Amino acid sequence: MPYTHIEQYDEETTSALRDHYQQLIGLLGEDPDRDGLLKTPERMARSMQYLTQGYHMDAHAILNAAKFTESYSEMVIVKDIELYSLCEHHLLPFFGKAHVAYIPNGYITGLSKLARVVDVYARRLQVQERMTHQILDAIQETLQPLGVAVVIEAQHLCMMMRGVQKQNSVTTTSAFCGQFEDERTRSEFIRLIGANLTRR
Ligand SMILES: Nc1nc2c(ncn2[C@@H]2O[C@H](COP(=O)(O)OP(=O)(O)OP(=O)(O)O)[C@@H](O)[C@H]2O)c(=O)[nH]1
Ligand SMILES: [Zn+2]
Repeated sequence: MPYTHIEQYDEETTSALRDHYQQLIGLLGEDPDRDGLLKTPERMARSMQYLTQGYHMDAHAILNAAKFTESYSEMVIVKDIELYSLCEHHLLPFFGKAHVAYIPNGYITGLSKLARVVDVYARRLQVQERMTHQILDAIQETLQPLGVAVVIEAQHLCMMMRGVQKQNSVTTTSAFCGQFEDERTRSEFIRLIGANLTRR
C-alpha cells in the first residue's frame, strides 16, 4: 500500500466523479458547458481524491518505515503541524494545527512521520474528535511508547461561512494515554505547546 502522497488518480473513479460533479454544477443552477466550467468537474474529481487520499494510506506502515531502536526516554514533541481536513457533515474544510508528543520506550520514529500520520487521518471525511484519537492510537500501537499526547486546534468553515457564522471560534480536542494521564507530565506538555494555545 502506498503511503506517500498521491501520484496517480484512479481513472475509473475520476470519470465517475467527473460525471457527478457535472450534474451537481447543473443542479446548482449553473451551465456546466460554459467555457469557465468546462474542465471544472475534472478538476473537482482530482481535487476531492487528493483531499481524501488518506483512505489509501497506512499510518502504521508510515511509522514502521522509520522505527529506530533508541534509549532516549524524554518527551518528544512535534508542534504546529498544520492540517487541512473535511468535516463529514458538510464536506467543508476545517483547518488548524496538531501538536503530537510521545515518550519513547525503546523506539523512536522519524519526526516527519508524525506529521505524515496527521495527514493520513486529516485527508478523509472527519470529525475533529475521531481524528485526534486515530492519531494517538496509530502512534501507541506502532511504537508502544510510555505515553502519547495529541492536541488539535482547528477552525471549521461550516461554522464560519454558513450555519452559526462564528468567525473566531477555535475548537480544541485532545487525547492522552500512558504517562500523559499523569497530571505533571500532561502539564509539562501543555506548557511546552502553551505559547500556541494562547497565541491567536
Ligand atoms: N463534534 C463535531 N461536530 C462537528 C465537527 N465538524 C462539524 N461539526 C458539527 O456537526 C453538526 C451537524 O449538525 P446538524 O444539526 O446535523 O447540521 P446543520 O443543520 O447543518 O447544523 P448547523 O451547522 O448548526 O447549521 C454541526 O453542529 C457542526 O458544527 C467536528 O469535527 N466535530
Ligand atoms: Zn461541518
